[in-house]
Amino acid sequence: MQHDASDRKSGTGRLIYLVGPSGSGKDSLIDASRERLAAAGVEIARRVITRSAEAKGEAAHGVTAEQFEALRAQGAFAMHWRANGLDYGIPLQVDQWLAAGRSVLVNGSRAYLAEARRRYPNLLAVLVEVRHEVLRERLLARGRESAEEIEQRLARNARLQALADPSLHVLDNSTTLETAVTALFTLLHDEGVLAQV
Ligand SMILES: Nc1ncnc2c1ncn2[C@@H]1O[C@H](COP(=O)(O)OP(=O)(O)OP(=O)(O)O)[C@@H](O)[C@H]1O
Ligand SMILES: O=P(O)(O)OC[C@H]1O[C@H](OP(=O)(O)O)[C@H](O)[C@@H]1O
Repeated sequence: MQHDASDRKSGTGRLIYLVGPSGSGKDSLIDASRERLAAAGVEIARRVITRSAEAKGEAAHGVTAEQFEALRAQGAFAMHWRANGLDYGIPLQVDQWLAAGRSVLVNGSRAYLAEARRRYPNLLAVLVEVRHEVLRERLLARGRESAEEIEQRLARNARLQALADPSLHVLDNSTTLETAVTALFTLLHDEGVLAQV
């Protein structure tokens, strides 16, 4: 790992690996927490996704399948996975932030959690949960996917729920976003991620 000469901090930052069903509100929670996270020195990884940049609902970097494969082959990703018919990559910059002692929040995949933990044994795994009936309503209201794609996402959720990892810290987002934001910051504080602020 290359260290920038200007890095003043030593030690490793904490990877905050945020997961949850599609539509549970991960992007909304990240957006609503963005300023406070920045003020606390927590970086947010920008995902690379083989989804059109015009797609509603996320500040991700949209690339073609060919561009994604070229980036992967160059070693541009710290982590990558495939889900819901799409490829997702987390830029290598995450490792530089962690090495510089900065904590980093990543919008992750539940199916990739075991591999992420293998690479980052100290990660803080956070699960955003929403009551089942609320989840379907929110996916439909968001309107990013077709009805068929939404049913596939709900079916994937039912399958992955059965594999729930006991080490996940659960945040409920069935009520207001403010409630979930408060729960996230309470958790980050309790885990010592925000200890210096
Ligand atoms: N607490 C909330 N109350 C009402 N609506 C919410 C709440 N949280 C999120 N939403 C809405 O639910 C929809 C899904 O949220 P969002 O896109 O953030 O989910 P996500 O977990 O990032 O999904 P994906 O993994 O598919 O990108 C959005 O339309 C969002 O505005
Ligand atoms: O179902 P699991 O494995 O948790 O996650 C699969 C992927 O799908 C969702 O992304 P989006 O809905 O395409 O934005 C998640 O953010 C994750 O990256």
